[in-house]
Amino acid sequence: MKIILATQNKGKIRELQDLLVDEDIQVLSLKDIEGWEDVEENGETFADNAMLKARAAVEKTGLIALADDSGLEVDALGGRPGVFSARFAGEPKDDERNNNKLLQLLRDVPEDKRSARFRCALVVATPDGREFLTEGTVEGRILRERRGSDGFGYDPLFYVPDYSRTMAELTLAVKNKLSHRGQAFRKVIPILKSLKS
Ligand SMILES: O=c1[nH]c(=O)c2ncn([C@@H]3O[C@H](COP(=O)(O)OP(=O)(O)OP(=O)(O)O)[C@@H](O)[C@H]3O)c2[nH]1
Ligand SMILES: [Mg+2]
Repeated sequence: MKIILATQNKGKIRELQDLLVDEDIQVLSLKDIEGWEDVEENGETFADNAMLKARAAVEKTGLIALADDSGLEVDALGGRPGVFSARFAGEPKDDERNNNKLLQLLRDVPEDKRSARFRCALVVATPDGREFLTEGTVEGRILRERRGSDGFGYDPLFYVPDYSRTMAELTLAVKNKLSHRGQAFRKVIPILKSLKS
């Protein structure tokens, strides 16, 4: 079986490839596809955007596609940046500037009001028109300075109380165990298995 990961984000590709490593599935990503043009992510929810990306990848490749749309919801910001997480500080998307903007906006927000969560929607779409959605979330809080160098995006600022570490201080394996993406992904496995048979 061969699937296409409908993402260009290297951090996501690394995590999803690691999660798929024990499955008997050949994995391509959009980085392997010539002439891929990013779809406009104009959906209102993570699920909508994941669906748009999955469908576009199926149409382009004719393969079963797995798309991820994900982001950070900060309670003190009324759930922002949400679906705008990648481009929080404008175009072109840039993790460093996004983190600076987040720190700036939360400058006067006290510790007990810095709660946040990562949310992930995964969509599996098939060439014969079937679509499956799974979701995952992980709770944490936003620190005042970066810690750690693994991961991507907001990971250095996202502290996970259960592990007393930021996401960027966790190994790939541990991040995948607890993360929003890891949780959503584990629900995808039985779906992929059912498509094989
Ligand atoms: O610290 C983080 N750890 C994570 O585990 C994580 N997952 C998502 N995010 C943030 O949310 C955006 C997704 O936006 P997004 O789903 O549109 O992806 P993207 O534009 O980067 O790539 P693509 O999949 O669309 O090609 C990303 O850029 C990040 O800012 C994360 N940040
Ligand atoms: Mg995107």
